Amino acid sequence: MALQILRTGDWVWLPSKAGGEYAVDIGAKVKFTDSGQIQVVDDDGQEHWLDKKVALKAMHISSVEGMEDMIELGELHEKGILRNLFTRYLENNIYTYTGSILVAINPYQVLDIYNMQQIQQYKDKKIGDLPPHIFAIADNAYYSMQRYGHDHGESGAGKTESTKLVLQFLAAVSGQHSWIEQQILEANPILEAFGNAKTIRNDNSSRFGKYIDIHFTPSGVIEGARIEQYLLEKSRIVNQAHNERNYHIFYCMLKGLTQDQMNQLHLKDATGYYYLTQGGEITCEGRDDRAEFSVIRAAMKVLMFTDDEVWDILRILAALLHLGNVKYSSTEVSNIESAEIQDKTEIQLVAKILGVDANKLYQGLTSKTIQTREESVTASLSQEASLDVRDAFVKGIYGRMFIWLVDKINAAVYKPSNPGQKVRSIGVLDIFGFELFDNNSFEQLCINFANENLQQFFVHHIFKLEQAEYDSEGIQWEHIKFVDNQEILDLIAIKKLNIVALVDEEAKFPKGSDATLLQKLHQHHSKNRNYLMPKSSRAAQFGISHFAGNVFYNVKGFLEKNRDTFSIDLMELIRNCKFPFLLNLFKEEFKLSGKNTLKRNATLGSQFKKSLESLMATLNACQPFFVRCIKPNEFKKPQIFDRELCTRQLRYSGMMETIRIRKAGYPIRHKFKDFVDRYRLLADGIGPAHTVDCKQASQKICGIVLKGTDYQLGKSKVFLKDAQDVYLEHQREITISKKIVIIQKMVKGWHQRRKFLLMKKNVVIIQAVWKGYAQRKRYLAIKRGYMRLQALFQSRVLTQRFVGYS
Ligand SMILES: Nc1ncnc2c1ncn2[C@@H]1O[C@H](COP(=O)(O)OP(=O)(O)OP(=O)(O)O)[C@@H](O)[C@H]1O
Repeated sequence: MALQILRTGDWVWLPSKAGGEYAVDIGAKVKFTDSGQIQVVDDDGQEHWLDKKVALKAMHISSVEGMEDMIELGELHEKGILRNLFTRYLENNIYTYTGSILVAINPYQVLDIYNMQQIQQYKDKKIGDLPPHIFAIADNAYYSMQRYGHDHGESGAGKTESTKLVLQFLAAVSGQHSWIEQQILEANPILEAFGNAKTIRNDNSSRFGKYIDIHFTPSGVIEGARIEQYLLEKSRIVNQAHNERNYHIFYCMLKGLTQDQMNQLHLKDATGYYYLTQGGEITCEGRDDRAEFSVIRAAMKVLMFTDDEVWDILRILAALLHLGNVKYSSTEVSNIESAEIQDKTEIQLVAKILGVDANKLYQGLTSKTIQTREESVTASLSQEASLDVRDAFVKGIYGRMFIWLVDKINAAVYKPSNPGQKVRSIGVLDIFGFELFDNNSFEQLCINFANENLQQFFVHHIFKLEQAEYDSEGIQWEHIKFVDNQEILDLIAIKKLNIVALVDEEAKFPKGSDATLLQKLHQHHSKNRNYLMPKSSRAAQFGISHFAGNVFYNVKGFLEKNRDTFSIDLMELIRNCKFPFLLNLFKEEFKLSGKNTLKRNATLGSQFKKSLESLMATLNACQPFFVRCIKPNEFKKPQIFDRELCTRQLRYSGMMETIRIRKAGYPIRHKFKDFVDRYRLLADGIGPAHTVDCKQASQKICGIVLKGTDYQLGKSKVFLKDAQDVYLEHQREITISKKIVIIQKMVKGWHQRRKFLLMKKNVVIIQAVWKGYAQRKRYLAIKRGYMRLQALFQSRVLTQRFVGYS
């Protein structure tokens, strides 16, 4: 964009003063230009005085007005996108398209845009017919089926809410109000109770990923669904950060059970449990745990949970809470640091509730059997190690129960189709976004690995869309290059000795340790440009240069987390328990294991990798639609737009990828008519667009102005590179300036001539009057002279005559 002379009312881009990684230019309006300085007011309402000589970039008209689809922005860059989202957000337009992506900004207020009337309005409409909306995406998916939506974003951005809205829309438009629809909708309260928790960033944060596949009959009626879950955050069950809570279900249960049930399970108020109070919060503002418990119970009924099953779940939850209250003390046995539990009340309770032997439970929680080839040795554990064993036990049970719950829900809602029958389905993926914390561990590696996969899928998809546009326009695109993140995926999980494989290998090795793992990682990958060595050689870290930024992972606990198992002694305890429900949770493991020895199960890393592969295969067979959820502020408040927070999310979202891919090809496209209207003045003899053949005219303009450069003409559009667009705009401005000079010249000439002619006319009048006046004056003088002469003459004549007579 060429620099302009600024006038009051113009819009410009003001370079950010904040500095830093996420600082982006802000929009501003020129207020005064009268003095040597100009005053501008930026989008945040801040006034700035600037020297008139400061070169400010003028804002494109599309950025001033805002666009529903940001791909149409004249300036497709970060600041343009950010401003567009900002101005729309202030008007409560929380949805905006960027090509095929729907950007949704969490409004943090209830907007009246999801009612039945809106559903009806969006039903059967094309995208773009109505303002951007999550219902437009859901409708599009419904009418073209075999598509899926993908909610993506960071915690609290609104992924889960978006997922629920899509489900709500689909249930409404398939229009049957059937039992199965209700069952699918009721799966949510259960999953949320066991898999959501209050975090600092979100009062109802999903701590697991999910993919819901909804199946339809050929006539479009919902006939079933299948839910897949990914990577529940298990550490939360035993540990909560400040101001956070454990999973909702614990608090709901303690509020909602009858006194009699509480007595049977020996339960008390939530304040009495270590596992529920570490965050210092047992209530969550705006949530009624007692009422929620009724909702959960009702949902369980709808999903065919028997009363016995519900009771068994409660038993397990109670046992876990009691386990958390087991108090260890440190002691020494044969000069070895050991742990003992003095008050055995909790042990007795847990043993009773879980139907296990109390002594064996005690043993299992304080000692460990190590099996060597020849014999098995029991060693006592230190207090710290005992706590780890207990917590691993609790996490193991809860994690398996969560999987059981999802299986149970699927048993109710999943109706396998007849072989050979094509399944029509819409899948909705609600999955964790890219994570970068102060301390990143194995979970973050898995999550970021998932995001790398999704990013690649996204990039390929966008690229495919671009190719489709080029193909339909008959444009040559072979030479367009783009780089995806394959190298990073290779490093994490594909190439030989990749990170996941090394973590697995070390986890399976009985003497494996986090330290040797780190050594091996450094040894094999230090030369890989996507592998980052820690800044300090003593740090137990390694880094990965992810598509969204560099992340350093702390290897401490990697192996334990990857093994995802607990001690053989406690596993044996469960194998011998008299609680069928608990036994059933572990049936897969026991099925795999031999008579008495436990066969090693797949590690968490390899399980996750496998489920991710299957997810990617499913996604690749679908026509995707992306919903990018953005969190506007950390305060969970409406109408606050934190520019840096949003910029960071935009960068991580892959949305910039759309722009990057566009830029790799021909980012600027003009319809022939628009092109002619805008640039016809660059070539002589081209009339207005409606009077000429626009394709030919476009060709002529390009031939003259862009001769020898890389542009292409498609079937309906001109395809240009950025530089050509800048050049065309520049030429247009120069030509306009020249024409303006000509017009100015003509106008000035005409004006001066008119002035001259008028003056001339007036001068003639003045001259005529003056001349008349002068002549008249002269005439009168002459006349008077002659009169005097006459008189004189006559007097002479008369005198002579008188003298002659006399
Ligand atoms: N469209 C919306 N309208 C009104 N409020 C919303 C909307 N979307 C999200 N919210 C609010 O934001 C909160 C957080 O949203 P949500 O739980 O969907 O985030 P999330 O991205 O799934 O986060 P997490 O990854 O932590 O699960 C919701 O509890 C709700 O209060």
